[in-house]
Amino acid sequence: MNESFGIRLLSRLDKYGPLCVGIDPSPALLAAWGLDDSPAGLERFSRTVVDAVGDVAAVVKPQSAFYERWGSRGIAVLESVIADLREAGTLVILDVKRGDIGSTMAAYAEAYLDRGSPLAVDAVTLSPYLGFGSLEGAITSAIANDAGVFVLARTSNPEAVALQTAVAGEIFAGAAAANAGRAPLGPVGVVIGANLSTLDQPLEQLNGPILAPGLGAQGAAPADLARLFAPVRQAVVPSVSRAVLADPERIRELVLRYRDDCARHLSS
Ligand SMILES: O=C(O)c1cc(=O)[nH]c(=O)n1[C@@H]1O[C@H](COP(=O)(O)O)[C@@H](O)[C@H]1O
Repeated sequence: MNESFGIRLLSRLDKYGPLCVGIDPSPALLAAWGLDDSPAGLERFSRTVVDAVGDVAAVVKPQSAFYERWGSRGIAVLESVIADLREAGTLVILDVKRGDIGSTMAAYAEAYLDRGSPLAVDAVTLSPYLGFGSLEGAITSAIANDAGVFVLARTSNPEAVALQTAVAGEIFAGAAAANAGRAPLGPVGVVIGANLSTLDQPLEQLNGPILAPGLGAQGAAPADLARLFAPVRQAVVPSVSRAVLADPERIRELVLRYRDDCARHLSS
């Protein structure tokens, strides 16, 4: 039997430290690197990040939108980036933020979670705004494939506050129910911005991982991790993109610095 996503994630975090590095090849970053805004530029950018962090980051998170901009040629680059990351041995979270009615959700699950798919990854980000229950097929598929999902719960962007505080209780309860009894950690994670000023949801019952974007460009610092997530610190996956991607020569150095700072704040 293969190891569950929870086991694989905890073992990577233990071995490499708590950091997820985003690959976000935006037009602005391509230009800053002197690369063309083209599939070839995307590929060069992505390969550079994989080479710089593949052996020091527990998790890597390509942002699908920047590949989708280029249609089938961009998706082909994304496929090859996923293959490179798998070869490097990192866990891959694909940031696609999908969410739909059950029958359509099943097709998304097949695309991203089914082991045989060319876009198969260790976990995807999902949007729960068609109801937490609409994600059931993806959660079942994640379990069957020893993969995981990260459900948007309290995102890092300021526009989200009113809507998400109204429904966060349902999302946290749904994730906790799906993870109940699964040791050492269930497959249903939540996304919570590391830059939130407060978090009024109890995390102790979650029994799942927390993806925490917002470091650097969106204002969060590693110290915020301890402030928000102290009771479940071993399950936190802080995520950073732009703050480590500005200069291709400095990616590894900055990733190591963020990783070690996050580890320090999450261990004390
Ligand atoms: O799901 C995500 O990763 C995500 C959730 C969230 O609440 N906020 C957020 O910024 N993200 C993603 O995380 C990345 C953040 O990038 P930086 O702000 O450059 O570190 C982007 O790819 C966002 O789409």
